[in-house]
Amino acid sequence: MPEQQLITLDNVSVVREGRTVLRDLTFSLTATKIAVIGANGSGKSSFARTLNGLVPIAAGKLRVHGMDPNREGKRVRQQVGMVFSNPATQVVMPTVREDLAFTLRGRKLDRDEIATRVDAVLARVGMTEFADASVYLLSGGQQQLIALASVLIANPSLIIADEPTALLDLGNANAISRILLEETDSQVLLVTHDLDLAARCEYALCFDNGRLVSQGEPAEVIEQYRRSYD
Ligand SMILES: Nc1ncnc2c1ncn2[C@@H]1O[C@H](COP(=O)(O)OP(=O)(O)OP(=O)(O)O)[C@@H](O)[C@H]1O
Repeated sequence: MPEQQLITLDNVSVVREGRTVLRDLTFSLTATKIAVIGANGSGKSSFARTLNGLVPIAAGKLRVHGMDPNREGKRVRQQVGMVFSNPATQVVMPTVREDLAFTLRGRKLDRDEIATRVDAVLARVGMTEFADASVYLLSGGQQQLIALASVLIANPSLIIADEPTALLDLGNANAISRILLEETDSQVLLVTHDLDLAARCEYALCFDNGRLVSQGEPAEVIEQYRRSYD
């Protein structure tokens, strides 16, 4: 397995505000499209944020595509893109074009190359006509598409999407899930309560109270999760 799509955890625990929110996680992920499901407060978002170094691990060993998120936060954030359900937190610059170009800062690309990549990613998410619009005047769904575009433009090896379709209408939700699950070569880790969406992944993880309680074929993991509520 190439290191590029390998995530390994060895006895990983995560503590937030003095509380252990993830405990003794030991597993490896190699699938390209991974769903993370489980009850509210079970640790899904904490897990997602741990993978890109936003939340540090308290114990154990974590490697994401060969990197240690605790120590190499900057490098990890260049390789690992995050999409959250609230896109407003991700918008930095006034116009769509500027916001997307900002993502490529520090990559030693000339202006033409940046403009070409911005145009290409806008076409990919169906937002070409909004290139010069103010990001703040877009609808929530349109902002979400731009947030996804700002991740895609950086060509990350891993995309972590935490409820990326939660606020979206059916058309935009379908567009975002199609891009994430069918149209990108990046490894994708999708945190979701949408079990139909989870079923479309190759692999699933289910958390309960900070522990991994099942992993494997999404259909089986989802069935076990449903049964836990019977
Ligand atoms: N910023 C934070 N600081 C401290 N504790 C936090 C923080 N965010 C979450 N927690 C705690 O971590 C635990 C796991 O929360 P987390 O958000 O990871 O769960 P989740 O499975 O993503 O939940 P949900 O489905 O409700 O989004 C919860 O007990 C929560 O109170």
